[in-house]
Amino acid sequence: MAAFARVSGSVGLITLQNPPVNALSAAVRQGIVDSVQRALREPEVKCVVICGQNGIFCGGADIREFSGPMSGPPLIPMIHSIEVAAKPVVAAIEGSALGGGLEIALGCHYRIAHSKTRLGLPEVTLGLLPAAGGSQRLPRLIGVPAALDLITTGRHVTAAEALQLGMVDQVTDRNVTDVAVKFALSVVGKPLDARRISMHSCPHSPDLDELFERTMQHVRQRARGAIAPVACVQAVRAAATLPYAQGMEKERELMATLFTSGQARALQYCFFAQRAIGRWSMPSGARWDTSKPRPVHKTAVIGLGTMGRGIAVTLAQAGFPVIAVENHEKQLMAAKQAISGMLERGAKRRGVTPVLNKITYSRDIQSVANADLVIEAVFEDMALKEKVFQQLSAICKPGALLCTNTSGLNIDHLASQVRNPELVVGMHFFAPAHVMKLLEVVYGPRSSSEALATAMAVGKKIGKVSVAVGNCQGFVGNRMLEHYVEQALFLLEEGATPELVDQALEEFGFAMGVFRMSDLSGLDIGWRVRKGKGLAVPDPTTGQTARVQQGRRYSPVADLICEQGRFGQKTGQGWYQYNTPGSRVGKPDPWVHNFLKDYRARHGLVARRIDHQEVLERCLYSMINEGFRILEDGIAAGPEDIDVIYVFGYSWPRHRGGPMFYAHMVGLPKVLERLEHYHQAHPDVPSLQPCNLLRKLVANGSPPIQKWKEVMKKINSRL
Ligand SMILES: CCCCCCCCCCCCCC(=O)CC(=O)SCCNC(=O)CCNC(=O)[C@H](O)C(C)(C)COP(=O)(O)OP(=O)(O)OC[C@H]1O[C@@H](n2cnc3c(N)ncnc32)[C@H](O)[C@@H]1OP(=O)(O)O
Ligand SMILES: NC(=O)C1=CN([C@@H]2O[C@H](COP(=O)(O)OP(=O)(O)OC[C@H]3O[C@@H](n4cnc5c(N)ncnc54)[C@H](O)[C@@H]3O)[C@@H](O)[C@H]2O)C=CC1
Repeated sequence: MAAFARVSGSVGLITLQNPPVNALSAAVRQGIVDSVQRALREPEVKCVVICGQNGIFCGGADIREFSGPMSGPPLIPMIHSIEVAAKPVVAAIEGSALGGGLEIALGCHYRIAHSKTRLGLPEVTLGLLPAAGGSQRLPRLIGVPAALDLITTGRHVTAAEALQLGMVDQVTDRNVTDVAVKFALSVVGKPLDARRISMHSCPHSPDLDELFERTMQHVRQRARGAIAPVACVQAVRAAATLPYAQGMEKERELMATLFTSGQARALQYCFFAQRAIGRWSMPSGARWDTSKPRPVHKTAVIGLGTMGRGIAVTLAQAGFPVIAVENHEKQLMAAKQAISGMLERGAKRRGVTPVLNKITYSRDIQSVANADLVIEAVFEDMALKEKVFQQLSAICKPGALLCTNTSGLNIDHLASQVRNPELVVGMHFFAPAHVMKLLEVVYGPRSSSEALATAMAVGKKIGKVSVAVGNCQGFVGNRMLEHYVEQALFLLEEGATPELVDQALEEFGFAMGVFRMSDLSGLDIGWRVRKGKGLAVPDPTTGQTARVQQGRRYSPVADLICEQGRFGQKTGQGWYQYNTPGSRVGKPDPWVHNFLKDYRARHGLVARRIDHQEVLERCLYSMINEGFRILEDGIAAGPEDIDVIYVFGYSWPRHRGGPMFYAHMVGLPKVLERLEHYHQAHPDVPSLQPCNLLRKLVANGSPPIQKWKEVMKKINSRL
């Protein structure tokens, strides 16, 4: 709702009240409409101030309302009635003014912001555009180039930047409502036409056509198939080229297409999924709201290679003192230099001072004795990690959390090496660790809820999107990825080329297809892992790596490529060829095509035509099938956890919501039918065999994704 009060004699104060972010629910909109009418009606009221309760102006439209029938007064006429009011209306903005919240402020005649406020039109991140006049008013207020930037990216600006852009009239450190009330009284009686943004035309900008063309090209490239950024450019173009009323008509038309789109549903699902993962639970019943994290003041990182360096930087940037241990002298020197560089570049980007003194370097593991949390990032070698954990157990103070960044080793086994196994968890960062947002926090059967709560709290503090997952081979992300990669290799055997597979995946929305991505990460990493698993070894009788390993189909194609020393970009050759080692631009490689031809001939395989649809179905549905197995095994608590992992750790296109949401959009019966079809064609590929949970969900009428957990509970309780 919105409350109305008369303050300072003649100021009508309208306060938005809808915790936690004063979202514009139907009740709030009704409250504003009623309050504005009252303010205009009452002769004692000479001016109006609109503010929000509890330190936040307004987080925008109530996103939860978008999935049902809309009721209550619409925003556009409500904002119009504010703008045409004959009494001055001042927005007193603090906390956040986002989306519809900022659009209300743009309808006011004046805007005063607290210095800590953030403002923005983030609708594009929800698959929408600012359709309550925002796309038409903002360019008129701050000019087309700046408005295009804000509307197509959805980025939030600080009050200082907003002032510089002309979005607000004044910034204050004092109580913003008090300042706005005083200000409102000072402008009573002054003419208002010049303050009504819809009556302006856009400020002149040279070369507008060129700007729109360039921006359109840029958003198309960046958006990878997302429709909202394109619609945002079109809406701003309408603001720049049409009178306000026609621009509003265009805004409405574009919004009508976006509002009901699958992409908007996917992006809004992601918004809530990202928040839902914070409400973790463990199979023991322990939960986020009943488990208390331990205090963490000092941290330590062991092993300053690729990952350890990024982890140390992330911890230091979040304000934690870090003891960084590396036992190899040369590596230590290199790490010091690399870490300083990362900290300096990061600080420059953010306009702050680099926190070089937060990190203390050492070659001696004994120096971590006082740390509250230690993250081990030494080589992926169980014997070495066992030793490190035994040392940590002896050295660290009681209660210290011992974490491993292993990407695949058994966390329970590592826990068995220490005195307090309940204090061991995995903190699985993604490379580069100071850039990638995802953190899988892995608990084992012996991890305490306190340990998980602590790692999750630290994850949050260092700005990571942290997802709690159970312990299994590959955890969630890599366990699913294995099936995606496996199908891609099988497709090569059956007639595809790396470029065909990559093109299908890139058109779907991945920034890079599976083969381009492998070339970037280095093919040798996977090769080492496969060898470690006893795969990728030649059959002693034929000398060739067998196409059936451990009782199932296996493709040795990637191993054979590695045997040629082709490790991807770093060697200048992999699935693609590069002009020089380290170059990033890969071209199709005739050598790879000939190699695949020979390989097929050697194994009596006949190449067939493979289309994009098959690539997507085989690669994505096999991975989704594994996602259902992960849910079935209780490794992830819900589909949101899996989807957040994929969006933040594996560049799954956000406008497709994540693999499990995608399955829900495609329809579970279709996913099941296609998996059955492919499994019939490839009975030696177990990952194509539909898993029980998928079958059961379909048998239960394929409920929407929001209901899967309920159905899973029902199914489990019947067992
Ligand atoms: C048939 C065709 C018809 C076509 C025409 C249709 C016409 C429809 C016209 C509609 C025009 C509407 C235009 C419009 O107004 C568009 C919008 O405003 S869209 C919303 C834009 N706003 C945002 O994107 C802001 C989202 N929120 C945030 O960024 C952050 O929450 C915020 C910075 C505000 C605060 O951050 P923080 O303190 O970290 O809190 P949390 O993020 O954890 O949030 C706390 C809690 O609140 C929930 N929440 C936040 N914002 C909203 C919201 N806008 N609506 C609903 N709920 C919101 C959030 O989910 C958390 O709750 P959980 O339970 O934990 O999920
Ligand atoms: N590289 C990647 O993309 C990812 C790696 N991981 C995991 O992170 C861990 C580290 O991987 P990378 O950083 O890639 O390895 P790396 O080989 O780049 O670095 C390991 C570092 O540990 C040091 N080290 C070895 N034994 C030590 C000891 N006893 N004390 C102190 N330092 C010691 C080495 O000298 C080396 O500098 C591995 O478990 C890996 O599986 C996890 C996610 C992604």
